[in-house]
Amino acid sequence: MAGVAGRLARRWCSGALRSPLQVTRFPALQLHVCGPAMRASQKDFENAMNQVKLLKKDPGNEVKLKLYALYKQATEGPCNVPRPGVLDFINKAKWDAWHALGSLPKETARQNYVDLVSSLSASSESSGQVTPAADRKQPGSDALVVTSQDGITTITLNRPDKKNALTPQMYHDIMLALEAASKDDSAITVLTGNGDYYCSGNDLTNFTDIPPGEVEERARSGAVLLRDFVDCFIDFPKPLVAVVNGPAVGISVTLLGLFDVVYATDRATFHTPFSHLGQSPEGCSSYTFPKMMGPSKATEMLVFGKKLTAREACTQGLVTEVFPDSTFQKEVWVRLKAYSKLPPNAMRISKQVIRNREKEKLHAINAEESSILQERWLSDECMNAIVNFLSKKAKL
Ligand SMILES: CCCCCC/C=C/C(=O)SCCNC(=O)CCNC(=O)[C@H](O)C(C)(C)COP(=O)(O)OP(=O)(O)OC[C@H]1O[C@@H](n2cnc3c(N)ncnc32)[C@H](O)[C@@H]1OP(=O)(O)O
Repeated sequence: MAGVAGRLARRWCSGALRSPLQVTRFPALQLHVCGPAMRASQKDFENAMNQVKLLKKDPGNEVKLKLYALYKQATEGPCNVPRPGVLDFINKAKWDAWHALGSLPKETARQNYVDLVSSLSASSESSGQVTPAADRKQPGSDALVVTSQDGITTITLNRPDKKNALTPQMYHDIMLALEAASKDDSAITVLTGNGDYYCSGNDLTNFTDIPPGEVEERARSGAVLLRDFVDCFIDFPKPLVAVVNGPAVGISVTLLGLFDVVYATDRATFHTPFSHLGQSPEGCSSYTFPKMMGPSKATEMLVFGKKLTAREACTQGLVTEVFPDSTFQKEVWVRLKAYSKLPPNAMRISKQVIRNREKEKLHAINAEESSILQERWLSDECMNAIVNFLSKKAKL
């Protein structure tokens, strides 16, 4: 993992990243939700702001006003703007809530904000309620949200309106999030999705807007990105758990072979339509899938694009356990919280004993798959499939 930052820097120098902003805009990493006795840092505060976006329950107007007031006090200090007019009900209520905080110091407001979000997150998680994605995603929020609580760092794909399709920015951000998680004090790392999908795979619009003459270079830099991305999963040192909250497509399925545990809702499906897209397997699936399910079942999935139900995927060894959708979140998080209390070093070492002897082989397979895919991206079969997807999208 130590090389991720270096690899990112190299790619930036080589122009594969569009701008330095893509790295610096990276959202919250290492959210430490502080207990009441601790002093919240600016980072804790920013992370709490991110966590508010993932609350599963609407906290109600009173709490929202409190959050607003604490936010304003923490960022701007005491309220000294004129009170809105009597008919401006909403802004007047907000002003009242802020003004009521009087001369509360900025640091205390920041701490109170973090504590309030922490208590909301705990009660929202234990309720097990799942709110529709549209209610949870807020305008302007980032496509990846990272939180850390109860010894678990959770990386959430947060682009529910696009079924959590992965953009280049998200590949980079996931790499950075994994690198941070590998060093933080959490015991377990989780990847999950917000909304009704786990992930619809590579964002197919990544293939658009390529200026003439740059197609080959884009395929080359795409293959470098893919290779680096998958390498991070191969090298990840702690128990890595996929909480598959809905259907999974493409690279989000193939990567599951590199996770240590995969929990899925019974609503999830697993689909790798590579041939349909004129593409070929990645994420080391050309090795992990036949090893897991035998070459014939792997061929049905990876070559013929057979879509598996969660139960079928469990029978094939791709999924560890399937849960009823109605209790999925609750059951999985209770279980993960219990596991996260186990001695972290023992878990880390045991994972490495299980995984390390295959690492070199997996890196070689990843390199080979990435370079084959680089060629595939330039093929007519692939171009036609992308045009097909985009024309359906454009209702052509
Ligand atoms: C560094 C590069 C690494 C590349 C690695 C190689 C990776 C390969 C793969 O991952 S291959 C798999 C690619 N994914 C797909 O082929 C899935 C394409 N999407 C779909 O088939 C469908 O959208 C669906 C089955 C996922 C969901 O169908 P439905 O429930 O009917 O919803 P919509 O189609 O209306 O989707 C809503 C909205 O999301 C957009 N969207 C969904 N998936 C993708 C995607 N993969 N790429 C781009 N956009 C996607 C969809 O277009 C809709 O957008 P709109 O509302 O029309 O703007």
